Parts: sequence; structure tokens; C-alpha cells
Amino acid sequence: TDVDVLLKFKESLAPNGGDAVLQNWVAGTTPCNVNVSLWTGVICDTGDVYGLQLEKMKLSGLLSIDILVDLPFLRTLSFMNNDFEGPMPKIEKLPALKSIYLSNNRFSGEIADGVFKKFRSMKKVHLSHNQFTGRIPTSLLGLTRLLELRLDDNKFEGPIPDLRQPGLYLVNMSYNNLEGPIPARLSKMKASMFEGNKNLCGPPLDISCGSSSSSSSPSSKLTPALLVIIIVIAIGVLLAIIGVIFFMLRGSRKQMEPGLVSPSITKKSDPSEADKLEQGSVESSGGAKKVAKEEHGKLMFVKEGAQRFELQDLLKASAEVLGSGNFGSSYKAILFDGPAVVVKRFNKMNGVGREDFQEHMRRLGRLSHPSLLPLVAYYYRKEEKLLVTDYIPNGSLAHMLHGRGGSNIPPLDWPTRLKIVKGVARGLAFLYEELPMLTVPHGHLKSSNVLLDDSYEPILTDYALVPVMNQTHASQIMVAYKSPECAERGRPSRKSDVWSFGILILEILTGKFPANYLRQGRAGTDLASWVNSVVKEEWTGEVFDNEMGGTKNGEGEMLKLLQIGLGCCEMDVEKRWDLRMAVDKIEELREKENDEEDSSFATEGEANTSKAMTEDELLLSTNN
Ligand SMILES: Nc1ncnc2c1ncn2[C@@H]1O[C@H](COP(=O)(O)OP(=O)(O)OP(=O)(O)O)[C@@H](O)[C@H]1O
Repeated sequence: TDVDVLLKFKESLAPNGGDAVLQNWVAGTTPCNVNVSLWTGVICDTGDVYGLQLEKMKLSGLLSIDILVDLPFLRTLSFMNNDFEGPMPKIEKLPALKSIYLSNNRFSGEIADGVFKKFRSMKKVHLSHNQFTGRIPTSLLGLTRLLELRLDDNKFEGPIPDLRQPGLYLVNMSYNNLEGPIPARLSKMKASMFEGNKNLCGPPLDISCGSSSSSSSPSSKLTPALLVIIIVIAIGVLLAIIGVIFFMLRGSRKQMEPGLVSPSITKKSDPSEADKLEQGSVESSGGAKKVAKEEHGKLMFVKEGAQRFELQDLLKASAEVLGSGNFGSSYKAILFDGPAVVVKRFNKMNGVGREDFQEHMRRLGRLSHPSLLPLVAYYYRKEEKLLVTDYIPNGSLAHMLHGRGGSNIPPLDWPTRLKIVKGVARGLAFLYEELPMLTVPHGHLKSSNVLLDDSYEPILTDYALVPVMNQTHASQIMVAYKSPECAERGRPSRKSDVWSFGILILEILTGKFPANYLRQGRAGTDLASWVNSVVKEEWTGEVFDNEMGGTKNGEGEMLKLLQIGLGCCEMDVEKRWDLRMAVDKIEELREKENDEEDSSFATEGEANTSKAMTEDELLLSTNN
């Protein structure tokens, strides 16, 4: 049974730390109750074991995943962020897997070329940050449904196989010893996905492949006989192409009826999107179909220990509209015998397949940090998605900064504002660490998405949603996508969230509301002028919110925070601080100045911030 298999697996992990972390894997109990997982790290689908997610558990030693062959519904395995070592685990024994995550361990050695030969549905292969050597297995070429391939930070060598999968949208080969041309299919990916290699060439890198190939095949080798053969082959190929085009034209003329032609064209032009749209209904395995049926109309709980309720309970509960945001509406619902929860209804996620959605929600469900609002449950239907979280009564930072109106709630003082910035910084650092696969781990950091608890500690919400967003909407709506690099080049970077954080810091310090700028389409440039105005005012000393109390002896620290904000708001991504640096500098801040001046700040920090420039340079850089 599943229990026997899992217990055997636990036994294999026992000397590796498994006993300590898998304490509730106990004989006589069951791992799954329908879709609710009762054993740590087990993912359940309609009572079956669908996956294992044993991440960041300090597990070490060898990993014997071949023990798991007797779990017929096993489709996903993750052992990321542990300390496993030894050769590539025998994943080929589990050919039904759809995703395998082994990143951030100490696996080593060569991977057999045929390892991926038997997989039919493999979509995600993550092997980053290990010590794999040798060539990249060419059997990856046969994974027709592959979406994500991460091999970065290993010691792979030789050429990159000619990957051509249409749905492949994430590839990271950086920091290996790879060489040769980058396959044409990958030429539109970010250059950073290939950096740190010995000898890769061709787009997206700025290194041309020309010189090495011409030196290896000098023209002197082209004897007249060889030339004749090449010409004959070329003519043959040309004739064949003309023939194919001729027949295709004849065929398509016959079929050219509008209603029939357009759907197939749409599907072919973006197979990954079509694939995603159809997931859930096209799945051929009985298991997946069963899931689709069972889950229909069901709330899926991801937070351990959360009080359970049904969708019906939510519908019956008294509800209050909290607001209508960019994604849809948010409601507060007070359950009959339970807590108040917030239900956020998303209408911009329609392109996401059920499995991708579930997988991401489960990942979010496992995140636990005092500065993050935990996801409690989700609801998936093709046309509609709901996310359920706890209700936080104190409202948002946006409300506290800009919406107190005539109420007698006092304005936030400097120590509280600093506490909020520190909490946000820690939450962001946690997201960056836990979700290294996301370019923008938060994606939507703004003051209405920073809620405040009773003691004004910040709680971030609406984070890490980019992977389940419709990409067009993500780029139109999400705050990180309003960063200058997105406005200019249409692409976010690892520092786009830092930019949003910088804007938030400036908002907290100045009390001004950047949302007016964010709403406009050309936010990158409009916000640049806002930052610019902040910079100008700093020089006249009027930049800080005059409602902010508790500033006595804190002005120096406030100024430092302002510099951090500006360092995060650098238009130029290269010059912009990275998150780690911002977080470290924020942690050093105090409410009041000490007598001894903190010199470390001035050296490293100022060298990189706008503050180190003259006013003219500053205005120039923010105008760019
Ligand atoms: N869990 C929660 N507890 C209390 N208030 C919340 C909660 N989640 C959201 N809110 C508040 O409800 C209001 C609506 O939130 P919603 O997330 O729908 O929109 P938004 O944050 O204004 O915009 P966007 O859709 O771009 O995130 C906001 O004022 C927000 O601060």
C-alpha cells in the first residue's frame, strides 16, 4: 500500500534526518484524506499520493527514490533545498513523473544520456545549484511537453542540445562549463540565463559564433568535388521545399473556411498556451480526470491547521466588499462559527491550467513567515479562481498613510514606519530565498498590499502570483511590471521588486501617494518624475511627511532610509541595489542616532546610491 511504500522511504531517509522531520509518517495512520494531506510533505489527490514535497528539511545522504515505484499516482517530486549527495537519483524508474525538483543539493557526477527517454509528460526539470558534471543529457530533447528546465550552477560541459520544445518558457543554463552555439529556440531568452559559461556563443549573448566555426572549417578544405556535392544537395533540398509548399497551398485552399481554420491556427501558434488552457479536460490519466471531477466546487485547503469550511459556507456567510482591485473584487466573509476570512476573486488568471495552479498554490501554502499573509485555501475553476486568506482587521498601510481622513487614529510615527519597513524587508528577503525560480518573487508590492496587525507589524499580501497570472494582465497590472526596465524593455528583472520596495519606502517617508502614478500606463516614466521630485525636495529639506511624529534624534536615520529608498529606485538596473544590500542596510537602521556614527553605511551604500551623485547627475539619471 501507499503507507508501506512511504514508510519504507522514510526508513531510507532515517539516517539522513528523515526521522526527525517526518514524525507524523506513522504506521496505522493514512497520508491522505481525499485531498487533504495528513503527513508532512505528502501531496494528495482524491486519496492517492500525488507527490512529495520534502523541501528545506536538512535531509542529507543518498536519495533512493526508486523505492517510490509502487506509488501509481505519483506525479511530482521535490527535494529542493536539502543536503542530499551522490549521483542523480534514479528518476527513470518513475516515468509518469511530470515534475522533478532537485535544486540546491549536492548531487554530483554525470547524468546518463538516456535518463529522460521514457518520460511522456515531464514538464518541469529543476536541477540547479548541484555539482552535476558531464554533458547535458540529449534525452531531454524527447520531452515534448517540457516547460521549465533549470540546470544553472552545476558543472555541465559540452554543447547545449538543440532544444526545440514549443512550450519551453523557462531555461536557465548559467554558471556551467557549456560551450558552442545556443540553440535558435532559446535565442530570445534572457542573456543572463546563459552567463557564466566557458564558451557559449550566439544570441541572446553578444558573442558571435562565427570565428570558431570558420577556423575549424577552413575554405581550403572545400575541394571542387565537395563543392559539386554540396550544390547538388542544395538543389535537391530546394526542389523538395518547393514541392511541399505547392502541396500545402493546394491543401489549404480546399479547407479555407473561416470557422474551421482559425481555431487550429490559434492552437498551433502558441501550443503552450493551448496546452495550459486545456489541462484538466484533456488529461488522459484516470487519476487526473478523477481529480477534476472531485475538486469541482470544492475549496482546497493549503494551510496546515486552518479551520475547514466549504464553499457553501462562504456563500452563506455575511459578506462585505472590501474593494475592487485590479484583479477582481475582495470580500470579507464572516463564517457562522468561525473567523472572518477574505475571499479574493481573480478574473485575470484564465489561462492557467489546473495542475500548474494547484502546484503553485501548494507551494504558497507552505510558505510561513511572520511578514506574509498565509494562503488558507483556494478554489479552481477554469473561468474563476478564488484565494482565501485570514482577515486582518487593522487595514492596510495605504489606509494608514493616506486614508485616515477625519478619524482620530494618530498618524504613523517614525519608529512605527521604520518597523514596517523592516518587516517588509524581511518578508521580501524570505520570498527571494524561498522562490528563487521567480524573477519577481513578490510582483505586486504596494501600500494597499501591506496589511498591519494589532502592533503595526506589516503583513504582505498578493505576493508570488506572477506564475498563475495571465501574462498580458501581469504586465499591465502588477506593480513590479511598472519598473523602468519593464517600461523600456518590457521585461522584469530580479531587481523589479526592489524598485517597488524603493517606491514603497519613499511613500512611507514622504506620506505621498504614488498610486496615482502607478495607475497610469506609462508608470515607469511617471514614477521616475515622482522619484525625481522627492530627490529635489530632499535638497530643500522638505521631503519627509510633516505628519510623522517621533522623529527627534532620528533625522539622520530617516535620511539613511531615504538613501536606501533612492538606491532601490535607481532607474538603471545595474546601479540599482539588490535586495540583499537593501535589507542589510535597513537592518542597521535605528530609531534614533547613536553617538558613534555608523561608518559602514557611508562607504558601500553611498558609492552605489543616487545620493553619492551631484544633484545634476541625479536629475539626469532619474529622467532617463
Ligand atoms: N486579508 C485582508 N484583510 C484585510 N483587508 C484586506 C485583506 N486583503 C485585502 N484587503 C484590503 O481590501 C482592499 C481591496 O483589496 P484588493 O487586493 O482587492 O485590491 P487592491 O490591493 O486595492 O488592488 P490589487 O487588486 O491591485 O491588489 C484593499 O484596501 C486591501 O488593503
